[in-house]
Amino acid sequence: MAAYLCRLHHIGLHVTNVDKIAYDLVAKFKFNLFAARLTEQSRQFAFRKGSAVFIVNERLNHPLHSLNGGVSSSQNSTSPQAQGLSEIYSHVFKVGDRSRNSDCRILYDVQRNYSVDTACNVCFEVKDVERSFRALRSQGCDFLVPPTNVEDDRGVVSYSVVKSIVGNVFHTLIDKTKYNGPFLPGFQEVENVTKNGARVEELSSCPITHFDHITYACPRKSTPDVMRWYEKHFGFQRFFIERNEDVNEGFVLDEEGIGLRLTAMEYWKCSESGVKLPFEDKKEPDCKFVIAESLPDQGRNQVDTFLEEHRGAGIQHVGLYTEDIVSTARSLSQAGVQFFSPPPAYYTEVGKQQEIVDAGHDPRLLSQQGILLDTDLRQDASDSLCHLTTPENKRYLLQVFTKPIFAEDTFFLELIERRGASGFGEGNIRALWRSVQAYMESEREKARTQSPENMTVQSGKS
Ligand SMILES: O=C(O)C(=O)Cc1ccc(O)cc1
Repeated sequence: MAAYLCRLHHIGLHVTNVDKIAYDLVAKFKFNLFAARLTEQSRQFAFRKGSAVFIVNERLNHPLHSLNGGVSSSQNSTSPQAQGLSEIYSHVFKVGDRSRNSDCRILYDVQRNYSVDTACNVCFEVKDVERSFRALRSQGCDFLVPPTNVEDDRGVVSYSVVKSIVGNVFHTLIDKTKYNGPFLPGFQEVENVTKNGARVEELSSCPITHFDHITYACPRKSTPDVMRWYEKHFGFQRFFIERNEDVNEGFVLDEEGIGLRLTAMEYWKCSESGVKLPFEDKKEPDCKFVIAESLPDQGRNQVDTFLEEHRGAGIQHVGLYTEDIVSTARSLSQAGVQFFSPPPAYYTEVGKQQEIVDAGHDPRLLSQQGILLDTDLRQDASDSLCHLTTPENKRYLLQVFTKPIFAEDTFFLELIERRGASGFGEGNIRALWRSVQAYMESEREKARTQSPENMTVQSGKS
């Protein structure tokens, strides 16, 4: 292994219009905008919920802005969404005098123009950036940013950015051990207070605590190379989604229109060097990585759609862990988040209904939010009670998936609540797959009927 990863620090998004995604993260997903960095050429906003942090990067000279009449989105903040956001954070838009920020680089990330909005940076804390850089480079890794220091009066942070083997995914490796400021040098804190003086945090009650997993959509047959890359460079280890999963094949769902191969991996947080993490008793929540590939025989599917619309492999979705999925999904959907729902029959199937009731849930409440429930059939050897089938010692997994959050059919978020289950529910994946397939088909049908060709035909008929 070349780099010892201590923990996931943040996930970076690159977008052409930060207002829209900022509005969605704050007003709909209940994240707090807590830090911002504005320069004449870029805006970087940081959003937090529990320990889950997104940094959204926007470059103001992106070619798409010129397509919109040469007006950058930040100058054109009159959209209802931008107005809504500035209502909440009236003071953010005054943060720092942009012209004072002479360093116009995007910090802690790469400076790239993507043709579509994308989630493409997974930033890890490491203990020694220079050492990780040298070790990874000697193993042949490509670096987009060499070790770089950024400092302010609270200390210094070093980072570098390495290209991964997956599409446009980069990893910022960051060392904050010599920094005692609230976030990162160069960012200014944003006070979470509304115009009426209420704390923004108090406005939300959904207990999202951390990133549970990150799923990559990858081309067919690329999984072994991706696995090897993460094992060799970051010491990731295989995580078996299912007890009987084949080491080489991964977890395969190949049936009636579902063609999916999933392989999961996890990393060891500074474990080699015996570093103690600040979570002495409580194990720090870890974030798994899932590689999703589509299989050839079951027709076009959501992984293929991602690869096409994203123009290559990348982060397909991020799972947000919540301690109460029912209240979180309710609160988010009331705020306007759109979730995929399985067919209503899912909740009335005899076996499923009983499974939900056994898990202590009300099928009606789950169906209102489209929440899927699966019983984990994996049991540890240490699970002495595993032969008993009482509801108390079964493990459950609850999940609900949002519709894509960018304009393209690409990146989405997921809410996940684990009741002892550590894998990914096979039944949930099936149900999700079907609901996404149905959505994609209806979108395609909509696009087909709205195409100018069809309009002519329709108007000709009437
Ligand atoms: O269940 C999850 O969250 C997964 O990550 C598995 C998965 C991966 C890709 C899909 O298109 C659908 C499901």
